[in-house]
Amino acid sequence: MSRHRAVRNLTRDDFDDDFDDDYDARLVQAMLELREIVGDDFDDAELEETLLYYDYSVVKAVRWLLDGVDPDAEPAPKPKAAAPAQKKPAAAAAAAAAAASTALATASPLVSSNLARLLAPKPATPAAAATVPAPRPSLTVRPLLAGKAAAGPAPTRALASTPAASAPAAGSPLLSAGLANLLRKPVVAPSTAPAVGCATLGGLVAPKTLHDRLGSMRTGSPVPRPSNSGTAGAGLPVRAGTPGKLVPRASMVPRAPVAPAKLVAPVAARADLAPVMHPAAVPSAAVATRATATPSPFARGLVSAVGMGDCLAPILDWVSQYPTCLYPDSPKYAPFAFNVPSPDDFVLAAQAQSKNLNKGNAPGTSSPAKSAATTPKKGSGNNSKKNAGSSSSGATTVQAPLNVMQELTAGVKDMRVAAAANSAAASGATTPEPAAPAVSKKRVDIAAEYAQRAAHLNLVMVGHVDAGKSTLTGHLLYQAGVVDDRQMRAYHRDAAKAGKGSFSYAWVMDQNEQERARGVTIDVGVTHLTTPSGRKVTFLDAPGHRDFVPNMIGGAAQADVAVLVVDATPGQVEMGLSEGQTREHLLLVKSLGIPRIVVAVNKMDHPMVNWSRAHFERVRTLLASFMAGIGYNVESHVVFVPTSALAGENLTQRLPHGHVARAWYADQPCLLDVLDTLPIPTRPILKPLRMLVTDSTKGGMASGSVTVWGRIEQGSTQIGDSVMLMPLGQDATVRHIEVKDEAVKWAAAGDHVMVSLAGPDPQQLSAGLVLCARDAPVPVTNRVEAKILVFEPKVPITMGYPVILHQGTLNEPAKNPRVLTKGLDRAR
Ligand SMILES: Nc1nc2c(ncn2[C@@H]2O[C@H](COP(=O)(O)OP(=O)(O)OP(=O)(O)O)[C@@H](O)[C@H]2O)c(=O)[nH]1
Repeated sequence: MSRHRAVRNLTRDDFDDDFDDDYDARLVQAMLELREIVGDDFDDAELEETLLYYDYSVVKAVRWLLDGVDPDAEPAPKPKAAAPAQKKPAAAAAAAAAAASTALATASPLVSSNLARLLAPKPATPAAAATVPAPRPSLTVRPLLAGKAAAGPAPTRALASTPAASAPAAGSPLLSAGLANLLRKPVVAPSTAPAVGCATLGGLVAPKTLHDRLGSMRTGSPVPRPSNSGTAGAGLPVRAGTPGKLVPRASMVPRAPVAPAKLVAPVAARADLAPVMHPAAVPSAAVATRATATPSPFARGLVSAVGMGDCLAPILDWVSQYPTCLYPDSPKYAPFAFNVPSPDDFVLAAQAQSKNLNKGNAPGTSSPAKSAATTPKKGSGNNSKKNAGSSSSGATTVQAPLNVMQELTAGVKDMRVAAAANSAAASGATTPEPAAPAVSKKRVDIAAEYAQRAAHLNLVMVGHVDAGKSTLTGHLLYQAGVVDDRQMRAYHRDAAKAGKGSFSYAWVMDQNEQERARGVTIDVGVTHLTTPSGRKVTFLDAPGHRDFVPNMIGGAAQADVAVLVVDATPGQVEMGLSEGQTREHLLLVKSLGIPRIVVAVNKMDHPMVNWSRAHFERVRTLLASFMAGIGYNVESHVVFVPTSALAGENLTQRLPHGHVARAWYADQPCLLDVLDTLPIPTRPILKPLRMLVTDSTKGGMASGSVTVWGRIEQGSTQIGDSVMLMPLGQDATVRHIEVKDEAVKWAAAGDHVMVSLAGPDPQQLSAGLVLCARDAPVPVTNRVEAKILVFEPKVPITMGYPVILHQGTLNEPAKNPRVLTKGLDRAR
């Protein structure tokens, strides 16, 4: 069996086993040892791949890399049989290995005492020499970003043969970015890194996720994205994932290489997020002043009066030390009323007259990305590398005493950032909804147009791994006509060929090869459909595996409603609530402020369930109890729907006459009926623009521009707007906007958008930035005081404990955390 097959034939069980806690520690240790031995002649990806293939055996990896001998295929040593002509290279390699092992044994404290002995080269044999294979660039696991046609060649063909697959081997392989980072830093053993929920992650701890192992860090990919025009877009991010960046389309532009520092040392590289931007515009005396801001929507969700006292969710709020955002004090940032032509208008008009440039670039003209309109987009959340090791599997306790939670949350809702004179910059967060501004003739009256627009709902699919989220979403899209018969036949055919026939509907959402090969969602997939009543629904298919919780958070952070998919087969919901991601996802969506949940009680077709009402009621009772305990009003804000994602029952059509479940579920709503009647949240479209950037790339629809993806949290934007990227403080002008793959003139709160900007430095773009109105930029800070709830503490949180702060689409390692008060024990 070739190595290639060995990679591709990993089964689901194999995959899950890979996620044991020792994985990274063993791999990192082996990488260190191997690097010492082989020097710099091999890149990290090759070392990692070789180690994985040889089950972390440094000895075997050395044999393969230095001797060119596959130790597994190597016959017993027969020194005599070696022919002179073949001995030479093998002997040279053996000598090199021996020298290396000797040097290593004496020089490296990392190498075990037995290693030098183990590394003693085996005698060269003709057979060994003959097995020296050619260089194996094609064996490098393809990065998740490399797009592939959704209905394109099956993974079995593409992995080794496509240019995208081989590209990482030639350049700086994403595969090993996390490991490269680790090898350059002191390593904290994963065993010392507790899983502490969504807000406290081991920032300096060895990466744990498959995402990292597979090098799927999106930001900073050195691999240009292939165009997918004409095909469905694989590997296209939302945010995805995320958490959850919503995946931009790969078809847009080639992805710009990002400064190596971002790949190697994400913590250091984020120095660009220092709190004060535009030094020239910032009077130094004012830096010490404080801005005023009420909690963001995210924080309000965490500390809302309703339910927070009952909620197990993490509690997060900003309270102090906001260096003021000073822009409103500067004449440079005086708000422009747009009652006269703006400087941009003059420039555009002049360009149009002199060069007639506007002709081809008018909004609404075809974009190279249009072809992917019906294809889900993938995204990994924010910069998944930084999220490594962040999972937090649930504890066995389901409920917490309410009085303890109330105590924990007491006073949080009253917290405010300290008042200060210079608080205009915070107006976006503190001022009431302003009246709609006067609209100049040339500008779109967004408030008026928004009122005419179809309702739009963002859904995130959450739940324990394998509950059927992707299958349900994929089958729903197929039945709704978003995926056509031809595409679906291709999915069935390719999935069957790969031995993954039961995942064919999941393949509609799980577009990249790693996801398909392993039957696990990694990045957040995004797609859209229009319901029978005409409302637009965006689906964010989040991963269920505990290693990808950060991506799930990214997706959930952008959703209005969560669809919780649970497996109705006996024991599954109990497991998901005790130690699985059903529990964790519910806690997270509650803490993210998602007010409504639709529960799809799935796999009702399973022989052990057979559409039995008793099973459905058992699941409903268990979940209702848990959700009530964390603060959901189950009666008014939770709906339960029995489904079979695999059979496609009760998804878009109600159960037909003669169905076995009609005895107890006759003429009741199917899933699409429920989605079609959910209340649409009110969007703050008149507030200053706040768009959370989930992904970015150099290039765009206008020359010299950059492109950013994300969701508009509040406010609106239109072509020609003057905006600012915070906390960089970089000015930009909106050149092009797309919503759901369509070029539009404007976009507003709730929209997942792609925006081309003129002005910003592409090298400084990253997930986590906030695109703001230039005249009302978001305030920034470098200090946060928060209350946190630790789901499953394994070691005490002390001074210096490495944490990652998830704020919107930002995942930022935090330095020097200080524990001010303790209440965690009591909270348990
Ligand atoms: N019998 C039955 N099997 C189902 C149903 N829905 C999903 N499955 C199977 O469950 C397995 C996992 O399905 P997925 O859709 O990948 O599950 P998921 O929740 O998206 O998994 P992750 O995204 O990795 O968390 C596949 O083998 C599906 O065929 C269902 O309604 N009935």
